[in-house]
Formats: sequence, C-alpha cells, structure tokens
Amino acid sequence: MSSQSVTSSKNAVYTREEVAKHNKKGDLWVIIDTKVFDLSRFSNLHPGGLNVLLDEEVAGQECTKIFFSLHRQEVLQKPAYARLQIGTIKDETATIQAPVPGDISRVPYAEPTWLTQGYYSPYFKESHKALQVAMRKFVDEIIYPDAQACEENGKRISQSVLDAMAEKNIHAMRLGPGKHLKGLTLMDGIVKPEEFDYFHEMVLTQELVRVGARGYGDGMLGGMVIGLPPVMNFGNDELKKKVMPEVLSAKKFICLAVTEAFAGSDVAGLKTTAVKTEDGKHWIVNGTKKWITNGHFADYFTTPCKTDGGLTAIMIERGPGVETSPIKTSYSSTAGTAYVTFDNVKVPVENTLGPEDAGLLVILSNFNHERWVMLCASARSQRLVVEECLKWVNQREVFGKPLVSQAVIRHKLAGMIARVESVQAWLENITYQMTKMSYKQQSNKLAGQIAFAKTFATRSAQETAADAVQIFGGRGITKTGMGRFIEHYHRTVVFDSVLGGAEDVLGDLGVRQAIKQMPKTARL
Ligand code: HEM
Repeated sequence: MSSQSVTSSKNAVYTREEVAKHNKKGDLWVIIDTKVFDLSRFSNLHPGGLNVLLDEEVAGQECTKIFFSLHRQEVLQKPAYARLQIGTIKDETATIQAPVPGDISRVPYAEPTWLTQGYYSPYFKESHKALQVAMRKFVDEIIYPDAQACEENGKRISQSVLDAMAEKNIHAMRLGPGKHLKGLTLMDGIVKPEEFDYFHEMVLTQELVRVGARGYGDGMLGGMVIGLPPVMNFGNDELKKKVMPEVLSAKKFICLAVTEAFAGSDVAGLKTTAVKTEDGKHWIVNGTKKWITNGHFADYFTTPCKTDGGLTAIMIERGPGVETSPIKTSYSSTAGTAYVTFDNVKVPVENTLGPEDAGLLVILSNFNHERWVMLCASARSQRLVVEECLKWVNQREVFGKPLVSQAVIRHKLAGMIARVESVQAWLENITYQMTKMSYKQQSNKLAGQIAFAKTFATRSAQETAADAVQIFGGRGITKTGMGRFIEHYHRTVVFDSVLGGAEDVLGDLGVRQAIKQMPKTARL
C-alpha cells in the first residue's frame, strides 16, 4: 500500500519500514503504541520543541516508551492531537488502553477493596455498587471536564452541570439519609429513598472527589452540604418549604458563614451581632465573615450571630447591606471563597434557626457530618495520588531501569498504601456505627472518633503529598504535564486539614471526649 495515497485516513495500515522513511523536518512521522502520527506540520508547534522530534531515535521510529515518559495519555485524547493519527502498523495490536468513562481502575490499591475484584466487604450491598457504577460514569462524563476547565479558569461550576446533578437528586443525597429524600427519585431510581444510608453517601462523596480538582470540589456546592442542614433541621416550616426546593434544585445557593477574621474554631468568640428591632419583627445584623466557601455566589448565608444571651443562628438572604468579595486562596476561585460584610442587614425573625441564643448548638450539631464528609473525601483523594504514583514509577525509567526498582521509592509507596488503606478501613468502621446510631448518639459517641480519623487522614494525606512530589521530582511542582495532579494535590492538600476544624483542635476535642467518658473506677 502506498503511504502517499492514504495519509488522510486513520484506518490506513503501514509497515514500520514505510514509517521510517518519514524522518525529517517537514516530513515527520512517529509510531506510538502501533498508531502512526504525522507530525510534519505539528512539529513546529510542538510544546516540547522541534529538535526532540528530529532525534534519530524518534523521527520515523517507534517512540511509545519515550512518549509516555513525557506526556499523559490525555494528550492523545485531545481532538487537536488525536487528529494527527494517520493510521496503524500492519498486523500489530495496541497494548495501552485509554480509560473508558465509568471504568474501575485495575491498578492495585487504586480502588478501595470493596471495589476491587476478588475482595469482599461486610458493608457494601448491591445498591451501593449500583450507585457507584452510575456515579462513576456521571462524574467521568459530565463533571470531570467541567471541573478541569473551572479549576483552571476560576469560573464557578457550570449551571448545566448543577442542573444535571439536580435531575438525579445528587444535591439532596449529599445531605445524607433522612426525610428530605422522601418521594425523590434517586439517581434514576437506583436507590430507594428509604434504603439510602451513610454508605451510599460515602459512595457519592468518594466518586465526586475523583475529579481531582480541590477548588471545584468545594465549588460543587460544598457550601450547601454544610449550610443547608441547619435550615433543614432547625428552620420553621415556612422557611424550609421555600428554601429547601430552591437549593436542592440548584436555582439558589446557600453557604455556611461562621468563621471571621476574629474567630475561627473558637466559635464562641464571634463578633457579628444581631439586634432585634423595637417591633420584634426583624434582626439587624452587623459584622464580617471570612473564608466563606461558595459565599461569593450564595443567595443565602447560614450565620451565627451574637445576641443578648449567646449566639443565634440566622439565615440571611442576599439583599441590601450584604456584600461579598472574593478571597484568593491557594486553590481556584471556582470555590467562590468570599469575604462577607453585613451592614445593617434587616432579616425577618422567621429566619431564625432554632431557639434564640442557642445558635452554638445549631452550628456544632453540623460539624460531625461535615468532618465525616471531609474524611470520606480525603480518603479517596489520597488514593488518586497512590494510583498516579504507581503508574509513574512503573513507566518512568531512570538509570536504565524503571523508577520502582529503587528501594527508596518502594519504601515511599509502602507508606502511602498503608496509610490510605488504614484511613479507608477506619472510615468504613465509623460509617457503620453511624448507620446504627441516632444523630444524638453519633454526637456523644462518634464526635471524637470522627475528629481523630479526620486528623489522621489529613496528616496521612500531607505525608503522601510530600512523598509524591519527591517521586515525581520537578514534574510534581509543575502545573501542566505528567505531574499536574500531584502539583495540584500538594498545593491544596492542606485545605482538608484546616476546613471543618484544624488538626490540633480536633485532636484535642477527641481526647477531651475520651477523658469525659473515663470510668471513675479506673486505676492503673
Ligand atoms: C502525537 C505526538 C505528540 C504530541 C501530540 C505531543 C504533544 C505535546 C504536548 C501537548 C506537550 C506539553 C506537555 C504537557 O504539558 O502536557 C509536549 C511536551 C513535550 N514533548 Fe511532545 N508530543 C508528541 C510527541 C512527542 C515525542 C515523540 C517526543 C519525543 C521526544 C516528545 C517530546 C516532548 C518533550 C521533551 C516535551 C516537554 C516535556 C516536559 O516539559 O516535561 N513529544 N508534547
């Protein structure tokens, strides 16, 4: 077959000898995993430069190994580059498989054991698996591309993605099991509302974080996950009837506005005030809030304010006197992190959440679930790093051998794997306890466990991030290319350790709870 006559068809078949003839500037072909690429025109635009392509071991040659040591697979999936393929090599079959949306990874430890072929779990049933399968495909196809784009350009999550999530009732499921799911069709009916439990919620959260974009992860209505429960659990019926459907359908947005420049984890030290008008019909709110996730695009702010006898939780609607401005943090502005000012904001007293002066309880009652969600997320995102590292050490060659042949690299991997497996196992145990306990029992018995497990997870995650950067070297500190997920992870991993309570505070909380429960009879 003449190579001249078939250059426009991807189905054309060539011999290696034919490809080898195209080995110079302006007439340059290469073979990557049995696929033939015509780089004649592209070579001048190649981000890695023209010279590297003219090397005698590259031009007209087989360059699978060198290509995959320098580029991620996704390069070849981009339409602009996929177009460069002009055919395949005669009688040869490709060996490298591009991931298909919805796929389970076959890289060891890339999935939790319950999703790994040949392993068992006492916790996950058919409906958890069915939800996982549907979510994986949904995330890969609909959320992932938007996540990558928004993390980069800083724009908030696309409304079309939020609408698609609302259609499957994903926003509602993210609030966990409960009455709010009654009558809803969850993920096209895969799970019945009455059977939805915390393991389903874990599946949902862990699939969502696979997008590998930390700012977007929070921008994907993280504010709702923490800001709506106080309305749902403590708001009056009228307020719930209005706000719940608006928010769960992503027509309006809510956030939790607790932290201030003056006070963070020490909620009791907040300075924002709410004073009743003389007629007792309104609150007048004054103050500022800082680091408010989704605050920049929120319509509603669940806000603890100082009142005469303590703190009162109030849902404030955006309107006159409410201003938000973006805060630049180390992750993308797609999260909508804001500085919020309330300047004589008039709020109907009907927006009070729970009893007056008992706002501390309203806010604190939320924290265990929030921390548990973050624990789910941290467990899954560090697993992504393990997968990236295992692939890299296997394909990267140094000193003529794969990187994994270095004992020091294997040692790092051993630590990473041990940590991620421990975190997931502990998480599953805690989650099982949650499925058996009332909300109150969870507060009494699990606040400490969740606090410890989250702290352990985020410590593990930071160690894993640091080790991953060492494994990837310069690529681990580069925003594009092979190490782009590692760079992003390393830059943003600390968010999990700060949001929802800093590590030291959480550890302290857990020990205090344990000491409270010490039997008076105990002695050495
Ligand atoms: C279909 C063929 C190819 C395409 C579409 C392509 C595309 C790209 C792209 C998009 C980048 C930017 C890297 C990134 O940030 O992801 C890049 C970098 C690079 N490419 Fe290629 N490339 C091809 C083939 C090759 C081959 C055969 C070599 C062999 C030496 C090569 C060597 C390099 C080098 C050295 C870099 C710089 C890597 C770095 O900064 O770490 N490329 N290429």
